[in-house]
Formats: sequence, structure tokens, C-alpha cells
Amino acid sequence: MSHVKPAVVHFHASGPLVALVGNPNCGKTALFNLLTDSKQKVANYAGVTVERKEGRLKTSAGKVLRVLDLPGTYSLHPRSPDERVTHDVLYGNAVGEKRPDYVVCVVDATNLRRGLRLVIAVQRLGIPCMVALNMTDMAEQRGLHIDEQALARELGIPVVRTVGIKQGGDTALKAMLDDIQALNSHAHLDDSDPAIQSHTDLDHERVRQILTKLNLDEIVPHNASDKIDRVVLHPVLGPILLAVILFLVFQAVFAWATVPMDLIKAGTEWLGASVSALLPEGWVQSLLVNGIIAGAGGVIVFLPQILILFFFILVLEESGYLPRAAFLLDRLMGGVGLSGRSFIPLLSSFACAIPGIMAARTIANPRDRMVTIMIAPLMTCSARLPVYALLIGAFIPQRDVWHIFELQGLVLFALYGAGIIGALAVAWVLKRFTAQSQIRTLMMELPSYHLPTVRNVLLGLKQRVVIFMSRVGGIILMLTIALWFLASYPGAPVGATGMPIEYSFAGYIGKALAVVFEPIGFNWQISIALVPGMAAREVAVSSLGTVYALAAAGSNTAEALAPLIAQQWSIATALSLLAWYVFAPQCISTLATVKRETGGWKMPLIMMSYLFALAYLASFITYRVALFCGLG
Ligand SMILES: Nc1nc2c(ncn2[C@@H]2O[C@H](COP(=O)(O)OP(=O)(O)OP(=O)(O)O)[C@@H](O)[C@H]2O)c(=O)[nH]1
Repeated sequence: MSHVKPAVVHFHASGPLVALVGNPNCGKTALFNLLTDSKQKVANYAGVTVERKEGRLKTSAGKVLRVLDLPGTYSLHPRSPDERVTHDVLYGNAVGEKRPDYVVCVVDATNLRRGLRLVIAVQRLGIPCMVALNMTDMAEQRGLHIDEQALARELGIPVVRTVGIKQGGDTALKAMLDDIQALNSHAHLDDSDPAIQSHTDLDHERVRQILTKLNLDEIVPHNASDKIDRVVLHPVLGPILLAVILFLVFQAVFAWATVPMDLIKAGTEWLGASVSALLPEGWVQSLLVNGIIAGAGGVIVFLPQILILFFFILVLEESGYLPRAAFLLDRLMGGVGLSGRSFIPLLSSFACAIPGIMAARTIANPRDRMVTIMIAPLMTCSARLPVYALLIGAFIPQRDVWHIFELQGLVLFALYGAGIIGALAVAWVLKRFTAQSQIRTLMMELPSYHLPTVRNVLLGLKQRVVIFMSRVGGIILMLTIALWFLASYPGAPVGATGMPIEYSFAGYIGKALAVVFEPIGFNWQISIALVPGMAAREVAVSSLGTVYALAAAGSNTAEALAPLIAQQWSIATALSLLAWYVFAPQCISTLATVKRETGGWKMPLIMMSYLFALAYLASFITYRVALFCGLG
């Protein structure tokens, strides 16, 4: 989707500032959510948190602490923009932010070696700190018994056990934060100690000594994950499995959504009819029935499909499969000059280009980061799903292919595929125009698999519903009402022939634009819908709903839209419109994000122009080829 409501709450209240610091994927955000009762995104791969998030913890002693969740980092020498965020906060360089008063170093108990290196580096900063030994449940399952008291003695700072995914899993941490004085009194390392100069080798040595002393120097493999990886990362089976998984997801989007979609349709229809019957004919009735109900109802109907898609994405995210997919795709992406690192930002763009573009902060190489940002909008964001679903529903028959595939699902899969291929092609071209190609090896952490928690999946789905509905109630509603106005006024003069909408502001605009879009097969009604579709893509659907509802003067709402366009448009036009939306120029909020992330208007302007040109070209070719094949 093209707009994400910022879930970050900024508190200006003063109060001790506690920062959560740790390696990527060690469970910082899970703990942050528990401590502050927040609902930030957690997922089983590195690089989910790319900016600082703040929350508030009220301790049982009544003290209020400000808690910061920071992007994961391996060291205090930042290599990517997200690691720099953590670095700047810890060194007191963050603009408008004081240095934290306390640091909680979150350490993955199943990966002590790496976590402790960062702890030692943090100790050297001179900020009072402690260790939250997280994922202790997983460590226990693998037979790893850590004596936290002994560890605390070795490090000279408090150590508590936590489980980020269990209610109450933060009890010991909360108790420790309650007694904040205790943290103050603990010694921290300081640079004057010759034994612990800031030297990586010395840190490694110290961690090795601690682990040996605690009898923890054996690396315990995670057998189950290793076994699964033998299939999932297999050079032949792995890619086949990935293709099958993605394919099944798109099949499910169509196959499972029919019943809830029918229910929503029936509900909207009933509402439209009831309001029509209740209100006298006039502008109020027209605004409600043809404007709001036709417009908003026409978009809400696609919510089940969006939720089904996200259900799968959330399950894949939580299970730990996604970084494996990145690993499998590394070679393919290497062919166009990208590394597997771009995979997660690009995958996030399937929800919405905005989090995807922000996730590109995890990419250390500036050129790779820029290319990833430029192609992120080509991933099919969920705002396009309503447009695709409407056109597929109207023009592609429901038919089994070889008794296995559903034709509509197949077409949807192809459209997502077209976006990906388009993105790879653009990346390849950008690579030609930018600096030398160099071979980069992908260093990516593969987390252990675990079963997705029902709570996290439900939470993720709830967030999608909230984002979607606030768009429907916000920007979509606003644009729909504006369009209704433009499409209803000034109205046809007495004795005029043709549809009243032709004599409206929207009609005039549509006809003027149609000159530009006629070569790619768009009529004036589609041309009208494209304009508000720039602000938010789903609005193209509600706009068509409004335009056609008004055009058909009185005929009811968007449910009628699919058969109506099926009757009025040629297949060539529908295919051309689908091609348009594969590349369609960006929604405004995406461009604003690109400006923020790249620090100027140059990149967003280049992005908008190239997407527009690409969309026009793709539609032109599609339309002409379709006409040639007799689909006119
Ligand atoms: N079994 C188990 N899983 C946990 C625990 N804490 C977190 N997780 C899971 O570990 C994964 C990573 O958690 P996050 O909270 O996203 O990790 P993070 O450190 O914030 O990650 P980044 O944002 O990438 O730095 C998620 O799938 C969590 O559900 C824990 O104590 N036990």
C-alpha cells in the first residue's frame, strides 16, 4: 500500500532514556513491544527495524522510562544507514536526542559469541548497561544451559533472562529497570584499562575466554533448521519449492476470497439500495449512493484478497523462510547487478513501496541502495491488487487449466511476475549507467526456523485492516467525493444529448486527457480514473465505480462495474490498463519518501518520469499486439 500510518509515538516528556541495543534479529523489538505495550513489527529476519522507535514504560515503582528500540547492529562501526542510526544515538550524535542514560544489550542466547562482542563494545562507551539474555526458551530447547549469574560476574554488569515472545517474558528485565540505581552502581569498562583497548581481536579473545569459562564454547547446531535447509537451500529443489510456494499463494488469493468478497458485495448492494429507498432523489442521494457507497464499497470488496496475501507473507516472514529466499535469489539478482540484500526491501514493497524504500537502509553499498529504491515501486504493492482483481474478474474467465490451475490466479501470478521482471530489467539498465560492477559476496544471517506465533500473525493482519480501512475512510473517501463533485457538475444543459457526465468537469478533463491516452486504448472514463489513481492506486477502481455509476445514471454501485466494463471495453483495452498498472507512475506518498531517503528531488523526479514512460510504452505495445491478435 502506498501509505503507512506511522506507528511511532514521540514522547517529549523527559525521563530516563533506556536504549535497546543488539544484533539484528535477536528479539529487541519483541522485548520493546512487551516492555512498552507497543505493536511494532517483528519478523524472523535481520533488518526489520531501520529507524529508532520510542515507547514508554511505567515501572511498578511508578517511574516512567523512555524506551528506545534501535536498528540491529553487529558492531559500533556502522556500515549501513540503519546501523548508523544506532551508532549516532549511542554516541550522542543523534539530532535532538540526548545520549541514553542506560543501555539494555539484548543478546540472543543461542548466539552468545556474537552478542557478547557487542556488549563489550557498548560497555566501553561508559553508559551504564546490562544484558537481557533473550531467546532463552530456544536455548533451553537445544540443551544450552547458561548460568546468567556467572555471566554477570564475568561481564561485571547485571544479566537477566528474557523470552520476547511470551507474555511476562520480560518480568526479570522490568524488575531490573525498576531498580535503576543498581544499574548505575555497576562498573563499566573504560578505555583506560589496557586489557580492553578498542581492538576487535582483544574483544574476540575476551568473549572466547568468557565462553570457555562458562563451558559454552561449543557451537550447538540447530539440527531441525539444518535438516530443513538441506531441502530449502538445495540448488535444484530450493528454487522449485520457492516457485511452488509463491504460485500457491496467488492461487489462494483468488480461490479463498470468493465467499467473503460475495458477502461484502451483498452488504454494499444492500446498503446502496436501502439508502436509495430511504432518501429522496437529489444530490444527497447521489453523493451517498453513487459517490461514497459506490466508491468506497468498490474498494473494500478487495480486503479479503489483501488479507489472504498478507497472511502468507506474515507466515513466511515469521517462519524464517524469507532470508532463505533471498539467498536462493542472490544469483539471479547478481545477474542484474544487485545482491540478495535487496531482496527483503523489495519483498516489503509488495505491501507498499514506502516500507520497502526505507528497508533499503540496510544496504551498505550506496549504489545498490539507490538502485533498490528506484525499482521498489515496480514490486506490486497491495494498492494495485484491487485494480488487478477488478480487471481479472471482469475479463478473465474462471477456468481450470489442466485441472490444476485456476486461470485467474495464473494471470495474477503473471502480473506480479511482470513487475519483478520489469524491476530486474530496470536494475540491469541502471547498472549499465552507473559505476563498475564488482563481485560482492552475500553475507546474510539465516535465522533458525520457528513456528509463526498466532498472535504475531493476527497482529500483522489487524494492522493491514487498520491501514486499509483508514485509507478507505481517509484519502479514498476524500478523492471519491471530489470526483463525484467533478463528475456531477455543472451538469448537462437542457436538451443536451448523451450522458450527463460528459457535460461535467470530470467529463471535460477526461476527454482532454483521452487525446494522450487514446493511442494506448483508454477511453475518457478510464482517463478520468487515472488522475485520482495517482494519489492512491486503489482510487482508480472507486473512480471507475463513480464514473460508471453516474454515467449509467442511477444504476447501482460498483458491483455492477465488472460486467459493465466487460461489456464496454475491449480485451485489448483491459490488457493495456493492466500493463499500465504494472508500471504505473508512483503514488505521491512514495515519491515523498524517496525524496526523504535520497535527500533531494532529483531521484523522485527521475523515478516518476521513467515509470511514466515505461507504463506508456508497455501499454502501447500490449494494446497494439492485442489489436493485432484480434482482441479489439
Ligand atoms: N523463541 C523465541 N523467539 C523470539 C524471542 N524473541 C523474539 N523472537 C522472535 O525472533 C524474531 C526476531 O525478533 P525481532 O523482535 O523482530 O528482532 P529484532 O532484534 O528487533 O530484529 P531487527 O529489527 O532485525 O534488528 C521474531 O520472529 C520473533 O518472534 C524469544 O525470546 N524466543
